[in-house]
Amino acid sequence: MTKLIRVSCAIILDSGKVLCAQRSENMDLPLKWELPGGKIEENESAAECLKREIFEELNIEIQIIRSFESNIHQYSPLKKIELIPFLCSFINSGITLKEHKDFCWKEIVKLAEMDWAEADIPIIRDFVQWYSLNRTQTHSI
Ligand SMILES: Nc1nc2c([nH]c(=O)n2[C@H]2C[C@H](O)[C@@H](COP(=O)(O)OP(=O)(O)OP(=O)(O)O)O2)c(=O)[nH]1
Repeated sequence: MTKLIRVSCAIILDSGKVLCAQRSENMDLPLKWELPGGKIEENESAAECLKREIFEELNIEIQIIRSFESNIHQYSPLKKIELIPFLCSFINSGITLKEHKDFCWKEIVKLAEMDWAEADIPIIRDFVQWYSLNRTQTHSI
């Protein structure tokens, strides 16, 4: 049976824009855009994993605001992931890319234009919808 790989990912919101990261050529899903994060290790919570991965990949510290519904996506017969999103803020500091090819800050209304990894598509769609209903609560982020 295919093992479910659990992956935490961050919707890092700053001034109405979301941090998008591009996978490098030598990664799985080359050049696709993703929400930064990574695989949850044993004895680690999804939130702990996210803080660790974001520091390892981008050299920044994040604050988790809330989680959203996860998405299960089967990429191939042997690869099935559960992507668990968290809305986050960060203390403005320099991002240093350790693994990704590129990053950008994308306005929420333009997020759907990116060439996302397939598992991210429903997560982005749900977040954009949630944001349009809750933007007054998030204006301070
Ligand atoms: N971090 C992250 N991974 C994602 C997203 N969407 C998506 O399909 N994935 C996939 C890509 C990877 O197969 C897996 C996360 O693995 P990872 O980022 O920790 O490590 P990796 O690229 O070295 O993975 P792998 O080559 O060992 O499969 O989840 C996303 O938004 N963020």
